[in-house]
Amino acid sequence: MSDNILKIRDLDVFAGETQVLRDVDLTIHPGEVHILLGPNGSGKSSLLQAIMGVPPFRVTKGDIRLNGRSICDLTPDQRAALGFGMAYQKPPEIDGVTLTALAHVMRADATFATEAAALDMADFAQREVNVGFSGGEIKRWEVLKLFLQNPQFLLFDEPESGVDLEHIAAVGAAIERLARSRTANGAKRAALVITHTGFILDYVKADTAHMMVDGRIIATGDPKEMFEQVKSNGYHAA
Ligand SMILES: Nc1ncnc2c1ncn2[C@@H]1O[C@H](COP(=O)(O)OP(=O)(O)OP(=O)(O)O)[C@@H](O)[C@H]1O
Repeated sequence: MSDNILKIRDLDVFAGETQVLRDVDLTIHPGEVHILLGPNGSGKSSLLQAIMGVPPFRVTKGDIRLNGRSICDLTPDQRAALGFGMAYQKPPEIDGVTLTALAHVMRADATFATEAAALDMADFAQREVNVGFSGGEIKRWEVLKLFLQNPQFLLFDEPESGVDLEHIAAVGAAIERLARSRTANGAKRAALVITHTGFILDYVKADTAHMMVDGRIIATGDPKEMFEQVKSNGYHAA
């Protein structure tokens, strides 16, 4: 039995002919929330999509393990079935499928009612998934969707960007609540959250932050200290 949920070892990833990640090592234990920060184009979203197995990202070296099991040979839906869930930056629209219909097929009607209220999305119940949603509404729905999906390992790609100040509190509180809760099987969850601003840290008690530059993790440390360091020194290892 593995004592970590996610273990990434010596990972190289390519998007087409472009190398986007180099020698990435990352270990996350049950109950932990980790933050990923770094400049534009440094590889943060690529890492999350490589974990989910989304094309065109290809692992060419190293390994990604969930609860000790290598997942590099699995499709995104197989990874989702195993326990990964991601709140995407740019999810697709699903014409003809309402939020309540989706919640119903996911057997999560009661969770939908509670969490839609918490994320101020009750009025969206009969809207089609992501159709005509504003940037901030997409972010709130992506977090709500994870409550319905109930994954053990949570990936959030800039969950607060484009969200107004009032709703950042709701999104942050929802992420904290979900990450600290247990799965339907009673297992502890864990999360990896990309943030540029660190606003989310006012609501999410993150354990560790990682700084990514040019596709490598160059520093790991306390989240709030790392943001202060970036503000004064830029994206450099201390
Ligand atoms: N499909 C792709 N084909 C080629 N290059 C890609 C592809 N997707 C991403 N890249 C490149 O990989 C690098 C990392 O991109 P990524 O989106 O992971 O950065 P990021 O750190 O999430 O940036 P941001 O903070 O701007 O969201 C960038 O140089 C980007 O242009």
